[in-house]
Amino acid sequence: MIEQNLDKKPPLLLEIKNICKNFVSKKSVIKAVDRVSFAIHRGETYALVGESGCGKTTTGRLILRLLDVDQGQILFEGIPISGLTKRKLRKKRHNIQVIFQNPYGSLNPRMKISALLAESISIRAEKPSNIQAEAERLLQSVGLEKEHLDKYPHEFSGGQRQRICIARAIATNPKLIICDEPVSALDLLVQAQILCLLQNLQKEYGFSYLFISHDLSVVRYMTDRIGVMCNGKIVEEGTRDEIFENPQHSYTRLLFASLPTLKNADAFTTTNIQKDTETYQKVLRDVKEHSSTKIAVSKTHYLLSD
Ligand SMILES: Nc1ncnc2c1ncn2[C@@H]1O[C@H](COP(=O)(O)OP(=O)(O)OP(=O)(O)O)[C@@H](O)[C@H]1O
Repeated sequence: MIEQNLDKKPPLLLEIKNICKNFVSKKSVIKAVDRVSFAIHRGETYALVGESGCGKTTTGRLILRLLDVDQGQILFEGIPISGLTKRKLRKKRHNIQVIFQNPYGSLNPRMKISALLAESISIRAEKPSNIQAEAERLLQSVGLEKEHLDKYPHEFSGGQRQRICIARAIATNPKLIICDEPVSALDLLVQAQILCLLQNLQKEYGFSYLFISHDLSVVRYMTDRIGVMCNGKIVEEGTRDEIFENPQHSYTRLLFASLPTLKNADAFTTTNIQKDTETYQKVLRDVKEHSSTKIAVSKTHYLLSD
């Protein structure tokens, strides 16, 4: 997290400009990401929140270039990554890393932790002289022991596996880490430990996070600024305090209304919107029908389109 000194914002790291992604099947076209724009500064944590299916993960996959945008631009340090060739992209790969929800599925079960970490360390622009020593250092920085290097992923608990995924993500010296529901699969106590770890690592290394979550308690604890997504669009954007203290869009209010323990930032609960309410259906219709629904909560926030 960065200090909220609005006059002295660090430089921009990532700029998303009006990106779109449709999934086309024989029967329908899903507008998964619909003219989405936002920006992330160095050292900042930006959260995309919204219920399941609103387009958060697809946005993350577009930034990682696991998918190509249909329209719009993604700039990383001012360079459009949406147009990079595969070869040029490989050279930049170390800059953006990802931590997924399922820590077991993300680790190759046949590789020892030493090999998993060595593989990521070797992606770095400047490789350390002693990869084994660096792998030990990384493991210790996520709260594991160097003896763990000789084990396989199945020999760890879910929380430990997520720590390994975090070590692997920071192993490349990234500037941005996309955290896609990184604690949803863990129990509450372990969630809190992992979130604390993510915050401490950010303080130490200075990278930015794009934090994707449907869990508002987690988001409140973690982020500087928030974009609220609904039906593929960002309908509201602002600082954490602005969004939590004074939500403007009816969808954001509905999202909050569905979370009774919101006042307690330490209670990491999951949200669930009552989809059958009339209000909910009306809000969704409004978002679908109006192309420019993004609301500027903050006077100083960075609107790149509309
Ligand atoms: N590969 C795909 N093919 C077809 N449709 C897809 C594909 N990936 C995502 N979608 C659809 O795009 C929409 C957005 O999905 P996305 O996974 O980005 O949402 P999300 O907000 O991350 O949801 P969740 O929190 O459940 O992962 C959904 O309607 C989803 O069904």
